[in-house]
Amino acid sequence: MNELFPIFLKLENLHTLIVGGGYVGLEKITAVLDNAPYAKVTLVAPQIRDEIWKIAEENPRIALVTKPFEESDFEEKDLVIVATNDKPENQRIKSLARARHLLCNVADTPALCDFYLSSVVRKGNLKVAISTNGMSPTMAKRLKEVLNEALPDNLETAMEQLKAVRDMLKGDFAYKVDELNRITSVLVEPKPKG
Ligand SMILES: C[C@@]1(CC(=O)O)c2cc3[nH]c(cc4nc(cc5[nH]c(cc(n2)[C@H]1CCC(=O)O)[C@@](C)(CC(=O)O)[C@@H]5CCC(=O)O)C(CC(=O)O)=C4CCC(=O)O)c(CCC(=O)O)c3CC(=O)O
Ligand SMILES: NC(=O)C1=CN([C@@H]2O[C@H](COP(=O)(O)OP(=O)(O)OC[C@H]3O[C@@H](n4cnc5c(N)ncnc54)[C@H](O)[C@@H]3O)[C@@H](O)[C@H]2O)C=CC1
Repeated sequence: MNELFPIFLKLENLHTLIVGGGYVGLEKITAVLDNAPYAKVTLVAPQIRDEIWKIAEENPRIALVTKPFEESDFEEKDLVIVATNDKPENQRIKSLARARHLLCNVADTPALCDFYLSSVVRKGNLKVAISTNGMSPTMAKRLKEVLNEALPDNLETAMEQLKAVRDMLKGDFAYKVDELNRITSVLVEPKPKG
């Protein structure tokens, strides 16, 4: 069973530390910025890939620091993603993060992660996050492609209209819930046979 609790973070309000600037560091900073373009990120590593420098050049919220991780890098950070190629060091960084109650992802060791990154389906304001409980990131990636095809493109219009109704509805909470359920019931009604 997948016992992970999904949440959607406003990374522009938080400061994320990424440790490691190789392929995985690039993958993680890309995942962060694709979803949260205004995220504030500091990336620390002795070697940082050119693609990451390029990203940082175009984005003033991204700071790159060319040096090995030090505990002081945790200062004023809310979230940590560890992606060095040094497993014992990843483990040490995770222990230090735990001691500070910082939420930490260790890309190469699911057992050390407080959270996983997910595969993400996006349609305008709609976002669907997929996790396989760490079983198969490739399966998550494929399911994203399947859902992306399956979800209709006009969902955005439907959402905008529902928001307008939601903003317009007067009455108590129970009344609003009933009305919104009634209007959207067509989405879950069984399809007519034939
Ligand atoms: C546990 C987790 C922790 C975390 O990273 O947060 C984790 C761990 C590991 N990933 C590994 C490998 C790969 N990861 C990907 C891709 C993605 N990995 C992502 C998430 C997660 N990966 C978390 C669980 C998510 C869940 O619950 O399902 C995605 C969804 C999100 C993202 O990273 O942004 C993103 C797809 C985004 C998209 O495109 O939609 C690919 C495929 C590819 O790149 O094409 C491969 C190679 C093929 C394969 O192995 O499947 C390895 C082995 C490393 C090695 O062998 O050295 C480990 C470590 C281990 O499992 O031990
Ligand atoms: N979760 C995932 O999606 C995946 C995880 N991995 C694992 O992630 C790890 C990293 O892989 P790559 O990025 O390909 O390696 P890489 O060799 O491209 O990059 C390693 C990075 O770590 C940095 N680094 C090393 N020691 C450091 C320290 N003390 N402080 C800060 N930075 C330090 C290096 O300067 C470099 O930027 C590997 O162990 C790999 O097995 C690999 C593929 C996918």
